[in-house]
Order: sequence, then C-alpha cells, then structure tokens
Amino acid sequence: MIVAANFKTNKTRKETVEYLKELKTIDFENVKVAVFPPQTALTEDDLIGAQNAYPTVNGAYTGEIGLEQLNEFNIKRILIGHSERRHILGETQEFIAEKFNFFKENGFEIFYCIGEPLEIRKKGIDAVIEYLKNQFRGIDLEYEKLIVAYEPVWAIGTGVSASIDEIRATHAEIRKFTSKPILYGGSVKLNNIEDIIKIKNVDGVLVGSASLDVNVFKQMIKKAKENK
Ligand SMILES: O=C[C@H](O)COP(=O)(O)O
Repeated sequence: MIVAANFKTNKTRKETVEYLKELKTIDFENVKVAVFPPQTALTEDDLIGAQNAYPTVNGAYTGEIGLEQLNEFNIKRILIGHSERRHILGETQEFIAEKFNFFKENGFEIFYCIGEPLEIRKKGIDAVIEYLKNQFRGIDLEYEKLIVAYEPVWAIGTGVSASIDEIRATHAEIRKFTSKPILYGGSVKLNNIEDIIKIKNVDGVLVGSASLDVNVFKQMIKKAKENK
C-alpha cells in the first residue's frame, strides 16, 4: 500500500522540514510513504520526490530544474503528468512522454498521473478509457519503477471524490493496461480513505489538500496499515 502526499504550491522549506520530522514519529510498517513538496523544499530524504523537473541534465531552461539539481539531493522519485501540469501549465502528451522517458532512462521511480475531465466522465466509462489510453501514449506501462495515479480531474480539490463504483470500474480497466501499482487521487480524505483503499486494483492514494496537515496524513497512513 502506497500513501503519497502532493503539497502542490504549499508549504515553505522550513514547514516541510518540520512536517517530515513530525511524520517520522510514526512507524510506517509495510506502507510505502512519499512526499512531494515544492521545489524550494527539496531535500535529501528517502520520503521526498520532485513534483516536476525538466527532461535534461542541465542547460538553458530558465525557471526549470533538471537532473543536476535533483542529484544534489539524491532525489530519484518524480511526479509526471499531473492534471495541473497538463491543464494549467499546458504540458502536451508528447512532452510528458519525453519527460517520462528521460527520467525512466535515469532510473527514477515515476508516479505517472492520468485522469479525465468531467465532460469525458459524463460520456461514460468507454469514453473515459479512450481518454486515458491517450494519456498512455509514449509511456512504458511495464516500466519496473512505474506507479500509476488515476486522478479524475473533476474530483481534484473539490472535496468530493469519485464514487466507489466509479473508482472500482476505472481501476479495473486501467489494470488491463499495466501490472504496476495504481493509486487513486482526487479528494481523498480521512473519512473516505478506508473505503477507497479496500477497492480491488487500488494500491494506494495520492493525497493533495488533506495531506497538508501532518496529523491528518499520519492518520491516513495508520488507516492504510490497518487495511493492508
Ligand atoms: O496530487 C493530488 C491530487 O491532485 C489530489 O488533490 P486533492 O486531494 O486536493 O483533491
């Protein structure tokens, strides 16, 4: 079971250091925990992954960080394809696939995010799967260090997750494309995590806003331990 926190554009470096110190007061046991802080908070810590990086060792990419900067902190974990990078920052599937392959070639553990917008969901599961298949273009779905995160865009940040039936059906379809872990993300909270992680083909969660409170995130990990 994997329980990951995506801080997005929240928390300072100081707050992240304090968060990690408090988080480590509990025994994770068999739960794999990951934390994706803002770039300014990157540090050498086994829990840490980068929310983003440019597919380059170094170079003239103003405002970006590359492998050279991640190597400084021995970071070997990265989020790729998050819906906010696709729909707010405008990353194309071609660029996302280029990024995936660069960090695959450099041995990174990749949390690869997919998810459909509401207008696609409203057309039914077949339309959803066709949309997700497009987000698999150029991606090695059997890469040994791949972790897929299914995050329906319409459930992100809304406080209302996809329904149990929607998660069950969609993860069952995604399972047909990959044998690797499949996480659910999209308004995972303390009051729904147990129901979500019990679903077949749900191998963990990627938590945004609810993870910002370290005590809530600790309780989520405890629930994951109890429902392994
Ligand atoms: O990466 C995390 C997802 O975007 C979910 O965010 P959320 O838990 O705030 O809905």
